Amino acid sequence: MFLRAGLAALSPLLRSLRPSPVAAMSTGNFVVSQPLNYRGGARVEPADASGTEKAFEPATGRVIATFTCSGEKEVNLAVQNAKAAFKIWSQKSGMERCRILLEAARIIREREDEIATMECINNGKSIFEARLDIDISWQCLEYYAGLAASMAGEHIQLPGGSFGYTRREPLGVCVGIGAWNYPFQIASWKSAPALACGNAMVFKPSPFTPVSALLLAEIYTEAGVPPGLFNVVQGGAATGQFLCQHPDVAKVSFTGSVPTGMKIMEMSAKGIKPVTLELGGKSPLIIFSDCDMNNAVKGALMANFLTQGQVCCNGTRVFVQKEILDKFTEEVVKQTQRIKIGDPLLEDTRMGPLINRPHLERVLGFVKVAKEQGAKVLCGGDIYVPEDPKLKDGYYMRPCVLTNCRDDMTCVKEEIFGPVMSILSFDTEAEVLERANDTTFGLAAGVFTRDIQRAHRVVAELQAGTCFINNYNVSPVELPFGGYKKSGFGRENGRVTIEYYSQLKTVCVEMGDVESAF
Ligand SMILES: NC(=O)C1=CN([C@@H]2O[C@H](COP(=O)(O)OP(=O)(O)OC[C@H]3O[C@@H](n4cnc5c(N)ncnc54)[C@H](O)[C@@H]3O)[C@@H](O)[C@H]2O)C=CC1
Ligand SMILES: C[N+](C)(C)CCCC(=O)O
Repeated sequence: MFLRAGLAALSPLLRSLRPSPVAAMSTGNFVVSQPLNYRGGARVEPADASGTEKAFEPATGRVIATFTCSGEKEVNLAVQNAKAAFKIWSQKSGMERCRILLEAARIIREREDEIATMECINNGKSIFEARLDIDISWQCLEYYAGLAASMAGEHIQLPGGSFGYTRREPLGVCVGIGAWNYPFQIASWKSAPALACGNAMVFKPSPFTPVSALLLAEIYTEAGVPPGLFNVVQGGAATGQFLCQHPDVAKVSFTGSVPTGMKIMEMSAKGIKPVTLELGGKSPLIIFSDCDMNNAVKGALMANFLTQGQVCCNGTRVFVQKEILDKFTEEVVKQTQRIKIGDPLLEDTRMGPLINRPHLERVLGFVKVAKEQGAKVLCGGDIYVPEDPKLKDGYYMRPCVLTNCRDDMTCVKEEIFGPVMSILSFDTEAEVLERANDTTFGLAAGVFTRDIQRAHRVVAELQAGTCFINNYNVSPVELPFGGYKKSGFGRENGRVTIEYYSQLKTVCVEMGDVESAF
């Protein structure tokens, strides 16, 4: 007892003597040496392969990891481990799960700098933003820890003293498949509600960003989940397909593009598996002339330039009422030009590199087509080469504001997934609503106005799953997030997500005799 108390007192000191993992990580020197799969509570090399992939540091263009994509055998092993852990975890009470998830949230907070640094190195977003992402991640775990403890069914009285009740039960082994823009946050948004409901998970990150999900896996283990409850397999489409087609997988939650979402839905249909699809978008942001101009300009930047514009819910079609078009545009351009681009690990950087070279070229290609179709580039839209020589092979571009846009232009119709804002002008509320809704996507939308009746009237008409009034791209974990139309279905965050990771069992109890029809 004494010894334990003595060691506990010493542990902060021991920790301070250990070299900080963050100090060893800086732009240009980080490499991954440990295995990137996680199974049965430990990092492992996959049992078989379906090819190899390289992960890059977008800031420098350096390879930071070469890894094996998991084959069918490895996917089977991960699912088997998850099944074994599910048996233990699903028997625990909500309070027991709550305590472990709270402990995991605490460890994420404690290791926030290290996780954010790794996210920044592998994804390219600024350290300032990466820390916000990690904050949202531990908040998500805390939120679902709370809900785990209060999950319950209903009791229903029936005639003659008979009664029924419902039990909210987990689904089993859930699969999470993630995109590369919010690697740690996506893994948290999927695993926290899944685990809170009593499920196990096999998670596959995007092959572009394989690194940070491993930290989450280690943290869950340290917090006390049974080994195998949260596993990570690496790979691309082939590995993803093994997961979706696995007969012991009960549900798939996917974040990514519309074409992949369609394939996931087809595969899940064959197994009658429920799916959550968080897909792309081309969201409208409507700025009325009675807005608070300062906030509207800040909102437009938030709606377009977080994570180098690689955000599914970005408000990339900025509709501005004619009376304030010039003033608004001038201010947006001024503030966009002030965005500090460069080494994402520097404290004052606000925009890092895009995810990889082909994606950078794709985004620049959209700007080129926009010009050909008659749009005017007011700023940016070209390659940026930072002064620091170690960044010369990174994937940087200057954030771009386009004007003279029309609704039929490619830059206004298609998801660019880069720092490109298209400004459009409008006259009336009815007109802008029709134009805002004229898209196959429906992920998000925003409106800036001081008129509260108008604000609520407009959002009621907008065909989007997540609407913002007088702000954009904030994400409190208490609020459900997800799309309408081709942006997907199902929700992440908020109380409702419990329904997407659990099933309802009805129990009918007879207190009298059986009245047989025979
Ligand atoms: N609604 C949302 O919450 C979000 C949506 N996105 C959307 O994702 C897209 C960008 O992300 P990407 O990673 O490029 O998307 P993607 O669809 O290419 O890949 C997403 C994930 O699916 C996996 N995958 C690819 N083919 C598969 C298949 N046949 N079976 C199973 N898994 C497969 C990939 O390896 C990756 O892990 C954009 O369209 C963006 O709008 C991105 C982030 C958030
Ligand atoms: C956190 N937020 C709202 C900026 C983006 C979340 C959706 C995504 O993963 O793109």
